[in-house]
Amino acid sequence: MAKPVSIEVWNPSGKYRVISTKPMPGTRWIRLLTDQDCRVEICTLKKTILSVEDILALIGDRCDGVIGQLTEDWGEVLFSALSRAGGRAFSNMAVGYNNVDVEAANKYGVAVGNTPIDSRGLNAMGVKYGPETSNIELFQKHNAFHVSLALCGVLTETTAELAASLSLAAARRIVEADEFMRAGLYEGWLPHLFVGNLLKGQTVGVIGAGRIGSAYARMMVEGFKMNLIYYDLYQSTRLEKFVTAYGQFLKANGEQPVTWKRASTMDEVLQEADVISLHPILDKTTYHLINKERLSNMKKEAILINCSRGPVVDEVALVEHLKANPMFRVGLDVFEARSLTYDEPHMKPGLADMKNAIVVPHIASASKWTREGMATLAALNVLGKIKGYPIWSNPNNVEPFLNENSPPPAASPSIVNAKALGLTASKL
Ligand SMILES: NC(=O)c1ccc[n+]([C@@H]2O[C@H](COP(=O)([O-])OP(=O)(O)OC[C@H]3O[C@@H](n4cnc5c(N)ncnc54)[C@H](O)[C@@H]3O)[C@@H](O)[C@H]2O)c1
Ligand SMILES: O=C(O)[C@H](O)CO
Repeated sequence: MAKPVSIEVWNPSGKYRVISTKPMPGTRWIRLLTDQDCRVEICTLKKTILSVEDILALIGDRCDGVIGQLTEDWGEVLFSALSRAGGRAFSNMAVGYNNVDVEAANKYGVAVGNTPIDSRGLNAMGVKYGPETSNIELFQKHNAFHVSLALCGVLTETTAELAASLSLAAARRIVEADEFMRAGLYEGWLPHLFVGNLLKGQTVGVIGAGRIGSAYARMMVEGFKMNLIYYDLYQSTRLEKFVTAYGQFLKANGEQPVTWKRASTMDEVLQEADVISLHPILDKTTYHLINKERLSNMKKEAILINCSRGPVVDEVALVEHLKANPMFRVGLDVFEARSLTYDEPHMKPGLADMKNAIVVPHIASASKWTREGMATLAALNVLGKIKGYPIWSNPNNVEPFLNENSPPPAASPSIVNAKALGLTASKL
């Protein structure tokens, strides 16, 4: 057993010892584990970011699985310790897993789970949707509002909504105006007071049009009638069809249609877009994707949003750019780290003083439903490996795991190294 660090124990006589390095939202995840003979130990240490040593103490001599957080450095040291303690299951409570050395996990035979949550809503609305169904068909069968809802997921939509909130807040200078009001500086309406940018008819640029980038693009296109330009290594046919169909819908209603363009270079997006939102994964190829030179390619009054990972932007260069271009605005949910792992809460010097920057503490996925769903998926990833269940065949459709009224499928929802470990896919 682990050294007596500060822990809360559920089902003390459970056969499998599962650790959660943090208390997580909701109780369903605990119930799902204890119902399956797990003893759940939750670390309650009053320390925001646990060190490798803290986690080693938690793992102790015997541990079957760990649910960890994106703030932790899961590498060689922790995976070897988990393996020595008999554990073969780990899950991040996050969709991003740049804090995890997957090679090291492979070496010790540890499954690594993450929490991609998508495709909720279609089935609930009775809309039949599959890869063979185009968005145009969906538009024809259902109105735009339904389709837009249907295509968004739990973590995906929550994160995209925060990116959209930051875009609006930056465009309309909401944080500055709020501070002005609270400081008692408002003396009466003035023609020039906090004049910002109108989004309608402008161009939104998305870099990384995966799950979240596409959901954000749809919100901005549909919500504010913006034209879209995107850059991704892969074509996002579904997104393109959505914008085409929405454009047709607007035209049929006598409105200016929206347009889309897939850029062949990232610089094309930077030069053309009025609002640019970053949604790639963080890896060596996306580190400092936005640097001094690229910032200088953007419009002087552009808005840059980052809800992906801090190091995608060179934050030092960003501060310089914000100082030199007062009409350029940013909305940041994430901040740069010293490495590819994790180093928030630090901000680079000068950023906090910039009026043209909106900064929030990594809250993009912070809706109750999403966070409880993430906890459930992380717990089920670990449980599935412990019980020898197969891997869910479609990690982008994990809705059956989230339905509180029925038992979850006997599978791990999303194991990122399933192939490397030779784990079999579920036939469910
Ligand atoms: N701020 C938050 O709280 C929060 C919440 C959820 C996810 N995230 C971050 O968002 C990231 C994206 O999540 P997702 O679910 O949309 O992932 P995803 O895998 O669906 O999408 C990522 C996209 O980025 C593209 N991409 C990769 N390298 C690129 C490059 N060099 N240039 C352009 N595009 C590139 C990929 O092709 C893919 O389409 C996660 O990895 C995570 O780091 C942050
Ligand atoms: O990767 C993730 O899931 C986020 O950064 C936290 O929700």
